[in-house]
Amino acid sequence: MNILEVNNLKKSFGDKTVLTDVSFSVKENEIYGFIGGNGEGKTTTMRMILGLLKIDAGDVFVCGEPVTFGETKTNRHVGYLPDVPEFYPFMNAREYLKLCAEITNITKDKSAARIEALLELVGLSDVDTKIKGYSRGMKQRLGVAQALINQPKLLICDEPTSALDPKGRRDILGILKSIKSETTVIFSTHILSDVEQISDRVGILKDGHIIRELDLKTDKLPPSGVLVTVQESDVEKLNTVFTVESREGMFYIPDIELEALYKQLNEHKIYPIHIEQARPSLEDVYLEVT
Ligand SMILES: Nc1ncnc2c1ncn2[C@@H]1O[C@H](COP(=O)(O)OP(=O)(O)OP(=O)(O)O)[C@@H](O)[C@H]1O
Repeated sequence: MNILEVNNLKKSFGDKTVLTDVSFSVKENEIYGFIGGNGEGKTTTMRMILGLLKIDAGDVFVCGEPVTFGETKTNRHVGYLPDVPEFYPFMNAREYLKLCAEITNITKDKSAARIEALLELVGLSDVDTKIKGYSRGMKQRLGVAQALINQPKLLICDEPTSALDPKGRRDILGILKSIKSETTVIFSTHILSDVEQISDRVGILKDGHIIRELDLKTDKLPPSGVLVTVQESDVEKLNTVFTVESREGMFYIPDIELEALYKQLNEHKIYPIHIEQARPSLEDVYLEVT
């Protein structure tokens, strides 16, 4: 089942066209990485999914229900972590989540257990200090807890890791991955290694539309060239016969099929120790298509 469907979205601000034709869908329990450079329209798209921004043309469905601008009915299925989450700095995490639970109309008997489970999930159970003293990473983790308070079917995160150090990024990615069995996640970013770590699928937004979608679980990125290790005495010969570059402690030979490689190695009496098919990184694909 598709938890999110975005069909042919168009959006302009005055005479500036941002989205020309954005379409994609996200299946239940998927993590979808929404990639795009600065100003490509990731936040704009997310705000339209939330019904916070008027759609010029196209439509959005969340859990099969149409999203209407100005109506927040479909947001009962959605949790949202904005790029810069704002909190009441004089509260502690527990107090803040209690307030969020009240606003979301979660009954008191249910909210206490939910809040404790969320604090545990984001590693803030033992923190009683006020939010004003929190690090960026702690605020972002509290932001995830806040977004999950209503047990959403869909969690939308706008650049959740961009402002964080490596540990903070790892924490957030770990949390998003751990909730996958209960919540479908879409997160925008331009940090491609983050996307690669946790996403099932990715969509690359460029020039107002999704220029490429990749299924990172099933369609492994297409092979491109091979990685070879040879005896020290064969290195010079390898360099003469092929155009090679060093990569990951091996020799990378681009644009060659395994069969052709074996044939040429044999012809030149080069004895490989190890051969493997090289695959481009998501960054390679991104740079190629953009
Ligand atoms: N309310 C608005 N009025 C006018 N222009 C806007 C408005 N909101 C966004 N834009 C413009 O739309 C374009 C896309 O902005 P958006 O914030 O959606 O991009 P983004 O992909 O999220 O970028 P970033 O990675 O920098 O956050 C930008 O050029 C931005 O200036």
